[in-house]
Amino acid sequence: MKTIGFIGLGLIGGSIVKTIRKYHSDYRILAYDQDRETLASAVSSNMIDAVCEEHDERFAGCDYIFLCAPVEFNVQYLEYFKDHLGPNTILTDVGSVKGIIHKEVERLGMESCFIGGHPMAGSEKTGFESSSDRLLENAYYIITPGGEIPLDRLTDFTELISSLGAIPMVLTSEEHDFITAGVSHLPHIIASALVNLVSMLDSDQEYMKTIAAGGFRDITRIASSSPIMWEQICVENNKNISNVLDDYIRLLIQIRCFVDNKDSQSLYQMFANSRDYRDSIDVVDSGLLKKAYVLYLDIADEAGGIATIATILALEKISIKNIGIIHNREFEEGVLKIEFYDGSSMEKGAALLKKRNYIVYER
Ligand SMILES: NC(=O)C1=CN([C@@H]2O[C@H](COP(=O)(O)OP(=O)(O)OC[C@H]3O[C@@H](n4cnc5c(N)ncnc54)[C@H](O)[C@@H]3O)[C@@H](O)[C@H]2O)C=CC1
Ligand SMILES: O=C(O)C(=O)Cc1ccc(O)cc1
Repeated sequence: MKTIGFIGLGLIGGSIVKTIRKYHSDYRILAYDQDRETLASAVSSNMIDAVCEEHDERFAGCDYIFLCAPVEFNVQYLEYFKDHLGPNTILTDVGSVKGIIHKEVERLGMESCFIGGHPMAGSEKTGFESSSDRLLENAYYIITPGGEIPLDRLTDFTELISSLGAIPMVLTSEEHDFITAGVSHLPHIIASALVNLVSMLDSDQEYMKTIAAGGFRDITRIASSSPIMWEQICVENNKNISNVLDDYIRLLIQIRCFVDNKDSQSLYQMFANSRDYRDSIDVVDSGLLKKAYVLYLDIADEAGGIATIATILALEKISIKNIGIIHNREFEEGVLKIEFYDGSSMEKGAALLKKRNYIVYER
């Protein structure tokens, strides 16, 4: 039996708590969040065993403490925990930037009790109510150990992460911050800039907003993410982000030249290269861009249609992750999009629906 403490019970803290409850129902979970309603909802759903204060002696009795607030607030907690950890407590965090917290860990001489962490899973949603015991499933969980962490403590922590269904990957904090600047931080900036550009260019009638098609929606979903979280990430990883933005801006200028010059060959090559690389990412089941198990179905857009399909699948115990009508007419007919949790559920679902004469598209 272990005791695990949490500071911050939002999307990520809440998801880790729920996953621990699922796989280690005997573990004791203590938590503090600055939002009292969040704590109340974690207690009422029986996800935590005790509510702590911000500075609470009970944290010293924990085997692990997870810092799950926005990055700069996590860093601020180190000062308190420096003198309030038990001899065997390991402090860890889930922040999207690792350099800054490791620098503070070194300054405070906490390298023997700190292991940095970052689950490469999440979404644009925030808060405990959006958290899920499936978020970590098959996601890479980057681990950045402090320089003086004993090997057996690192092994124990890695095993805890694996036991939650995630895939541990050990990196240095420098490697982490360089990599995530490119594959996570820059994409969020691009999404935000694109949405703001369209908002700026759109007319009073908002035609652009109204007809924005699947492509725009796909690449801008993450523009709905938490502003405070992303403001802090950009500030704390500013050098890596600035470098990758430079590369990106150079690329955009080059693309503008291709367009100005009607350089068909270069434009074709650009789209062909990106298609090939993007397609190669999706075949990796547990990459950062998790494979989505999605079917599309022609149905009349009318009352009862969705319920019938949900019932057909439920009777065969096939769980649906997400279901909804696509209204943007990217498809010809009324199209229902159904997302499943895994490949085998998707295949079973497709077979079942085809047997019932539904027209099923697998893309
Ligand atoms: N959102 C995502 O997809 C991912 C986020 N992360 C990292 O996880 C951390 C948390 O992010 P989310 O869970 O997404 O955010 P969230 O906004 O869903 O949750 C943050 C929680 O921390 C609480 N909080 C804020 N300041 C606090 C403070 N000073 N003391 C105690 N509690 C405080 C809030 O009340 C909230 O419940 C961040 O460091 C972020 O970089 C890591 C991976 C993915
Ligand atoms: O929603 C998405 O696709 C994300 O990219 C989620 C995400 C946000 C922040 C991270 O540090 C890691 C993952």
